[in-house]
Amino acid sequence: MSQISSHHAQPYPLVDYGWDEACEHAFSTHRAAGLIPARIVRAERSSCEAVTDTGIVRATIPGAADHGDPLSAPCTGDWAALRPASSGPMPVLHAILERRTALVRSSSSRTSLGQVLAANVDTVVVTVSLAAPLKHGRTERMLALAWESGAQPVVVLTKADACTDLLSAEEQVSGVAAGVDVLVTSAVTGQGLDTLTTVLKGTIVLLGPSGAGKSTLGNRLLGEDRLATGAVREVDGKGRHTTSWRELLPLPGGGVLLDTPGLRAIGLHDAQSGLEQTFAEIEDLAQACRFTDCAHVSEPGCAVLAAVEAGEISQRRLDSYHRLLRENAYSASRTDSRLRADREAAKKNITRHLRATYRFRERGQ
Ligand SMILES: Nc1nc2c(ncn2[C@@H]2O[C@H](COP(=O)(O)OP(=O)(O)OP(=O)(O)O)[C@@H](O)[C@H]2O)c(=O)[nH]1
Ligand SMILES: [Zn+2]
Repeated sequence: MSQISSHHAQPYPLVDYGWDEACEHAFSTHRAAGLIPARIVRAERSSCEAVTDTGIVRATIPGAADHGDPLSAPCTGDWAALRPASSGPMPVLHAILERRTALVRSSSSRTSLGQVLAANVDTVVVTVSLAAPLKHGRTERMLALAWESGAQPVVVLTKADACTDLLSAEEQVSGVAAGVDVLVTSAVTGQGLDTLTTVLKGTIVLLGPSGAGKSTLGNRLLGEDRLATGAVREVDGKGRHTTSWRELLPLPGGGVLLDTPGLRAIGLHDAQSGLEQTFAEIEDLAQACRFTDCAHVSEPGCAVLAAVEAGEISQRRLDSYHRLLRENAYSASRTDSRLRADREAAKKNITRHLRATYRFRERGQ
């Protein structure tokens, strides 16, 4: 999913980017101190791009080198308090408001610290193509990520026009997505798009494998072709145009589409509770296992294995559960233990409704 053009209309009222009463309330002390509200569009190490009521600005991130923990670094979607540029050339990032939700991925780096890819996402759209064989394990992984973030997942089945057995596909996917709306859509016929628009709330992200139809769907939601789809990229041959990437795109009917490059290859990171929610029926059954630490592999008196035996849970589902737990444990074990300990409190806040406000040390204060 990438973007080809960025013809944004001036000015940029922050409400189009999701500013609401709750933000205003959280910002009141900053407002009184003369700070400017902004939403971070993208963040690098020592500066970030942010949208304010008067336009997009670049702001410096003071003390950026001091951040031991990448989870506390500013990221796309964060609400920020900027100190206006008085003496220096650029405004300064003073604080990040408490995050409501955060999509965290395990980074591919050596130390494998988690990285926040998107903050304050309200709805995670898990896209599943109906034009390809269904891969439930992938859907389950994305659902675990979504639940873990604190956002509400929605499954969107794309390319309904290319599917011969819609009912069966819908039933199968609903079977692995308990507690989640499953919508059938087609960008070709327009099926399901109105319903989708009414379901989407606040800041949304589109997750899904390459080719699932995320860009095409995003363009339909935006009402214009701003995201480069597979077809365009083939012609252009050079991949995405990173220079014109806009991570935050207001939707005409309200809401904001958050689209960052990193969401593409997102892996599980400390998503234990997200996995528990995704596989809620297995977690429920586990209560009845003879051993409290039952791994549901070969233990006697295992209620989960009994349910598989009885055909109540598919072997595929249990295998997927085990695989994703392993993936999650692997990512967690690669996280440096000292940093893990250091951030216990902060992590709880970030992934579970988030009480942390990060302040940045400004030079000369
Ligand atoms: N038949 C049909 N094809 C679709 C539909 N939506 C998207 N496509 C096609 O599927 C292909 C992939 O769509 P994209 O929107 O580029 O997929 P993507 O998920 O953004 O892919 P990445 O950018 O690689 O992550 C394109 O050739 C689209 O034209 C649909 O509703 N029906
Ligand atoms: Zn068991």
